[in-house]
Amino acid sequence: TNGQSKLNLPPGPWTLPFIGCLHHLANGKLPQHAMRDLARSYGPVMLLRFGQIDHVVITSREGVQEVMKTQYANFADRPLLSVAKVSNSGCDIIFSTGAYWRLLRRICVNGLLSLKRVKSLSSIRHEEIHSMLECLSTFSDKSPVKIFEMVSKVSINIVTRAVFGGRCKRQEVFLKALRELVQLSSWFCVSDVFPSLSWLDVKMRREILRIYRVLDSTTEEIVQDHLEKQKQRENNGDEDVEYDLVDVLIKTMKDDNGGVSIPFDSIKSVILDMLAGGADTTTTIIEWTMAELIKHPEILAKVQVEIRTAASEKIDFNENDLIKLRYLKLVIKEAIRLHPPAPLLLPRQCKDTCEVLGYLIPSGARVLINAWALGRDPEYWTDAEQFIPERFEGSSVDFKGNNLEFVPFGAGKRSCPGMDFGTAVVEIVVFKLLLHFDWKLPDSVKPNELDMTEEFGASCRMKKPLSLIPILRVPLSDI
Ligand code: HEM
Repeated sequence: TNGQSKLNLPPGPWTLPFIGCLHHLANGKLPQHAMRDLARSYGPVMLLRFGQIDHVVITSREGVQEVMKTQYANFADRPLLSVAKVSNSGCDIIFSTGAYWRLLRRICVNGLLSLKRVKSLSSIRHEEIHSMLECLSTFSDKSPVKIFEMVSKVSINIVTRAVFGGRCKRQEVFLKALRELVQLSSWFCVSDVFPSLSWLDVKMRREILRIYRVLDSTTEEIVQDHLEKQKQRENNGDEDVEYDLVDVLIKTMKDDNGGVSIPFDSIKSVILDMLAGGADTTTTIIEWTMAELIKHPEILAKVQVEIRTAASEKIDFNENDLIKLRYLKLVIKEAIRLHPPAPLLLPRQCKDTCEVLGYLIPSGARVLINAWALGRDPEYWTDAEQFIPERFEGSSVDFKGNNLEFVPFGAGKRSCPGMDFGTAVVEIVVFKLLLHFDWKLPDSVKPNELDMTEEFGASCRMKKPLSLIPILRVPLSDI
């Protein structure tokens, strides 16, 4: 429109021919740190040109409001990154759009991710966590345990059991490939910022294809397996029971869905979405929570008193009673504020040229929300860098998408549909770890020296994996 043509593009750092301002990120800093520092100079709506693509970086509540709420529809799409192009043509939830996306997302919410479904999965969580605790007790007072590695098995098993009823074959190989795929889906893949040079990226594409083949053979087997079992049930005249998400998806595939069809391959992609979106994110939050607690012994002591008192007062303390553990919830909230597992969320894309806070946002620009920086912005938080769970006492500020300075799961209609699923796992795992065990650092490390450096990548875990010695305090059979 005429009004728009008078607007300026958002400010941003100087660019070099060809690479744009990629050099501003090539300084050894993590992208979320470098972008926070740049935003201090250029403001909360900032334009960074990487290669040939405009990236708009948002670092304010008002900016998030525009992108995720007010102008939601114009920013609902995601850029089709190389990973999606090579692997599944965007037929999953994360990368798809429009009526197809809405349908797929609704199926997954109803079939797996809604609060009601999440509650119904409590026995799966209980079993998986129990085997972890048993394993942990064999290490009691002996050797350190890598928290991420140990919890990761639990998170993955919970997701795989809920999504397709079991563990996958060749689990190790499959998970390694999945992690590689997530890593490659960061937005700085060459062909993603230099589309006209995608020949440069042949090697990368070959790599993605190799990884995808590994993943595809496993998911193909899973879906075929389900189809066969359903056929058997039909032949036996058994009722058409839905056991897990894949069963639900297959059933929906056969239905008429108001003209929207779900191709067979999309079921495989949804399996990958659930694992890629749901497993390491959850584990990452748990690892950071434990690290912050170890670093702050007085907070650890306080939360353990709450947990052990509550558990000793009720014989069959279960997930429904977690609601009473107010301080535990504050601790987890505070850990998520400082350590959002996806610091820049997942990228969105601007459909039509529009205005955001007085600036012109060009059609096709990719939009990154620096959730990590928002969670540590002194404008919104007092003692922003400090771990103080009490800050949330008596406050309604939460990460569910209503407080736009605190958006680890995104906000609005395209926010994370797995929030309830993920937080249910985080809460019960942290609860059990702290109830049954005391924790100490290996001899050479002091709590205040714990290395809290973040790892580079799409999912931001601890660079130096947290390693702790468990000491069994409350025997497993006592609960
Ligand atoms: C517990 C930690 C988790 C965090 C921090 C997290 C974070 C996010 C974020 C930031 C987004 C992008 C939101 C946006 O663009 O506004 C997202 C999307 C998504 N997440 Fe999660 N997530 C978590 C757990 C899960 C779980 C447990 C699942 C599934 C089992 C899941 C599945 C998804 C899917 C499918 C999307 C894409 C949604 C869409 O594009 O419509 N996430 N998540």
